[in-house]
Amino acid sequence: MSEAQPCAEFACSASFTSGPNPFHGTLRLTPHELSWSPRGTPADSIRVPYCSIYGHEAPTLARLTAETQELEELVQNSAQDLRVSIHFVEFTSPDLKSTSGAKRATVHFLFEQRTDVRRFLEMAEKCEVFPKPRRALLLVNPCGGIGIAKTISDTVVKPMLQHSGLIVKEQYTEYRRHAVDIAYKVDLEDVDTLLVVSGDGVLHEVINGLLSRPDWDRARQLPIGLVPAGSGNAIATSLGTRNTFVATLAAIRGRTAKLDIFSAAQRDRPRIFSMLLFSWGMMADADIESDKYRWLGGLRFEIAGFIRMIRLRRYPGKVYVLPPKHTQVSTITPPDSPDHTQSEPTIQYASLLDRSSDEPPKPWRMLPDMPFFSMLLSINFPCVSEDVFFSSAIRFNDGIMRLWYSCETRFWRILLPFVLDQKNGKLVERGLMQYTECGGILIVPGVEGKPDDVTTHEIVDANAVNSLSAQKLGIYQRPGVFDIDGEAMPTARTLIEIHPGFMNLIAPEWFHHARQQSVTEGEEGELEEEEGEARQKAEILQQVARTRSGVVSQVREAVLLLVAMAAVITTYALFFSEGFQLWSGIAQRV
Ligand SMILES: Nc1ncnc2c1ncn2[C@@H]1O[C@H](COP(=O)(O)OP(=O)(O)OP(=O)(O)O)[C@@H](O)[C@H]1O
Repeated sequence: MSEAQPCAEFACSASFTSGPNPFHGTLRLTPHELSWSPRGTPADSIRVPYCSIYGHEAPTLARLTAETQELEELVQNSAQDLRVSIHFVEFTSPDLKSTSGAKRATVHFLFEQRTDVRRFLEMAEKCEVFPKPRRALLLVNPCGGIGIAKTISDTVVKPMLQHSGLIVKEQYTEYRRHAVDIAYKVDLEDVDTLLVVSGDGVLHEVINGLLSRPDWDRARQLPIGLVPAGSGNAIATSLGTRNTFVATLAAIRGRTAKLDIFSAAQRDRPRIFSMLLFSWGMMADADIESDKYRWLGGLRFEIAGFIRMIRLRRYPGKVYVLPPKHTQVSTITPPDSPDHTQSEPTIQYASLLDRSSDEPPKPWRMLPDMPFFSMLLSINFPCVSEDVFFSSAIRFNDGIMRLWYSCETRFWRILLPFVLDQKNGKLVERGLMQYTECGGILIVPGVEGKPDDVTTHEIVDANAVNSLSAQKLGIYQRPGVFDIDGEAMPTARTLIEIHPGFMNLIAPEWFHHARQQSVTEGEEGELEEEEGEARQKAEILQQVARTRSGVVSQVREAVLLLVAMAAVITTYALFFSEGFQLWSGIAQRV
């Protein structure tokens, strides 16, 4: 039985099929869930946490409050007016991040009185049981991952959105970077959620489209969500929405979390906005090179990663970092400020991109002098892909950039941690990589003062790098590329700055970090309260899932018992009755 005190109780029957149900019982609305138990039984047999509900069907309040005698008689206690159907996602595993531990379900309640239905709907509205109606733009990339986004959209996302009452417009991406154009042009008056059915790449494009608009300050507030249908799916895996039912549920419930955004700027090139990762070296090359194995789905990263590991390169350059929290939060322009008309989000240290300002001033500092890097990675989510869980310490909304780097080039030293620890979040604990937290990164690729000096801060010329003298120095083979959210970026002097909590990412209502760091001190209390509520919802869902998995295992045990009994009876029949005579006759003859 749920421990929470009921807000309201109703007499009604319940069933998982829409046909008649003879069992009468009591439906209770408690602060976090609705529960139903058969009459005279203290234990709840149906429990549906509100955060798992994505839609319902019920008579309209207008119909229920009909006052004319005629209509009163017409609809009086007709089954249609007494029925409320609730659509929800049923968690069958207490591991809420499990990809297979959730499915769709519908429960039908048949009330005894029309007045009860009306009271129930009014209470449900007060307790925010059902998601609020919104208008969503659904952006589907038919070419993401192994090409199943359209199927996912048609069979899971759209039916669930339709049940939820969300008004949906659907659009397919038709070419590379089409999502940038769509997000750039989307009418913000028309849409209040932008939901992407794709991999992380299309979400990256959406963010770039929204932030390059003249009204970016408004556009950045549009809630953006992701139903995973790509090959990496790092964000969905990190949020625990790898299951498409769960991802769609989260989008329908519409809870958002602040998302840190990163500006990656190079001289004379348009700025790129990123939400997931920036990398250089082995991991960047593997990610970009894996594009040709796209048909392999998530396996493409492992194949390309292995090839790159056994053919390790060295990447020379200098890296400077700004201590965390040094970027001014005021990069978010208040709507009434005169700067509000600026064409894109400001960055503070743009002057560092200038060729003359080679050494950035304090408080910037250079990473320990390394002759070269073998890998460098800054990531904003705990997972790099579905199969690589990097570190549970990573938060996507704490205003901190986390940077891991290494100059290790021994193949086995890199391979071992990736084989042993890529799924357990301990990859960084093996001492393979050094770590620092920062608020900005300046990367100057190339070798200073060497015969083939490529520190011109322009794109590193592959031919120059491959020159004989550079090879004699044993410094590197090729310059590689920068990888920004899975997209290639030329290796040139690059400045990356953080915009803390800049956008609103849809996250499940029960999603919480183990330890929350606030964006600003003022927001601390509010965030703590939010996280506490999310934690409570997660506990309820896990509790209910445990009960369900308990019921499933009881059924399984009962079936096993029946099979065992059948086996015993058959054996008995064979050996101790006619069967026994038959067997012994055969035995005698032999
Ligand atoms: N109709 C299309 N034809 C060709 N490419 C497209 C089309 N629509 C989108 N794209 C491109 O597909 C690329 C990959 O998209 P997406 O991120 O959805 O999948 P993914 O790369 O497999 O997944 P992940 O980013 O999670 O690894 C993006 O660069 C996008 O621009």
